[in-house]
Amino acid sequence: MARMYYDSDANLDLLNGKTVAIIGYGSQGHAHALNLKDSGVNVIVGLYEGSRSTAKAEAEGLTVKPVADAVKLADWIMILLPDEVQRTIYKEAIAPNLEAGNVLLFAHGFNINFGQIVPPADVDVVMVAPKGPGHLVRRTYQEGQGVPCLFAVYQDATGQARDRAMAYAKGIGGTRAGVLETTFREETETDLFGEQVVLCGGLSELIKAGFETLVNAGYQPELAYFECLHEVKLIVDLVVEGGLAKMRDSISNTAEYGDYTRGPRIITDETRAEMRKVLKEIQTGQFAREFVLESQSGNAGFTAMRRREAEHPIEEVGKDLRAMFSWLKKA
Ligand SMILES: NC(=O)C1=CN([C@@H]2O[C@H](COP(=O)(O)OP(=O)(O)OC[C@H]3O[C@@H](n4cnc5c(N)ncnc54)[C@H](O)[C@@H]3O)[C@@H](O)[C@H]2O)C=CC1
Ligand SMILES: CC(=O)[C@](C)(O)C(=O)O
Ligand SMILES: [Mg+2]
Ligand SMILES: [Mg+2]
Repeated sequence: MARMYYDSDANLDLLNGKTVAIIGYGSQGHAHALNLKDSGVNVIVGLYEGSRSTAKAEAEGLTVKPVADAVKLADWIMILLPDEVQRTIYKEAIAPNLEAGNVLLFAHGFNINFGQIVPPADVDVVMVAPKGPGHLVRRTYQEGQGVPCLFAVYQDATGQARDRAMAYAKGIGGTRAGVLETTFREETETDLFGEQVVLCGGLSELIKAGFETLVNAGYQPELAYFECLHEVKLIVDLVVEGGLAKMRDSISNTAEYGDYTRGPRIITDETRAEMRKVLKEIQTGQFAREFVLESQSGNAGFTAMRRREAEHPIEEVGKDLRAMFSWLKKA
């Protein structure tokens, strides 16, 4: 059983007197910056001139600087930019301003693992990767909890890289929940696989396919939304709390029997073969190459896919229904 590390294993004092620059203020960036600030760490935010996030960060009492200036002022630099733009901004604004002994941090190993960023030998290079969306990294921290994280050391120039990674994980609340040591390669490949096959890609298609099947068969779209989307969280909460066993203990015998007998007809041997193919595309760099080239060519396909998905009927139905749910917690 792999060892988990907690608050008592990490030393936040390693951040005493240090300045941490959070580059990017999006899903993860805002959470890391605010959590570190609330943990007593001196934080500055690095954003590009004219960024819409500047006002948001300043409204939270954070100091915002142009990326290059933030890097110059900082001892620890956490890159929380979109993966597809990190390489360019690193070359233009981060690399020229790094100093020996700095700590360069990532929340996903993509750019190091696929050689898009090659750091100098005199800085520590580590990863602290929350296993959850940024908005929940912030919300759980404010509730006195945290999101489990992975941490990894790619380069230990100072002999303190591992301790520094754990100190950062403590600063964002990760060691409250527990952190697990890994490598940049293992985090990259498993994170890409998880988000493509289970958490985002697979789940989105499953929800849409179920919704479409019911609606096309003439059932009310609102009912299909409740059955195939809204209730997913209620079921998954039980799975997260106590595994598949707890969920199966809580649902009816009818549902449990249907689970065992019809589930394998939905996720078939062909599905498993496709999962292995997707993993191979990640391991060979084929996915990374496709994603980087898509970005470099202006995201035409990505933009079109975003637009078509936003136009899916389930989004319209859901928007109207959620507007009536005063009780629904919004991130
Ligand atoms: N979204 C999530 O919950 C998770 C994200 N990660 C990783 O965290 C990193 C950041 O991802 P997100 O927070 O999702 O990104 P995001 O897309 O939510 O935010 C990125 C932020 O960077 C800034 N930005 C965007 N384009 C820029 C540009 N061209 N130049 C300068 N600044 C720019 C903006 O402030 C933007 O809000 C990535 O490496 C991602 O893989 C890791 C775990 C979970
Ligand atoms: C939220 C998270 O962990 C993801 C799905 O890996 C991501 O947003 O990249
Ligand atoms: Mg992830
Ligand atoms: Mg990810």
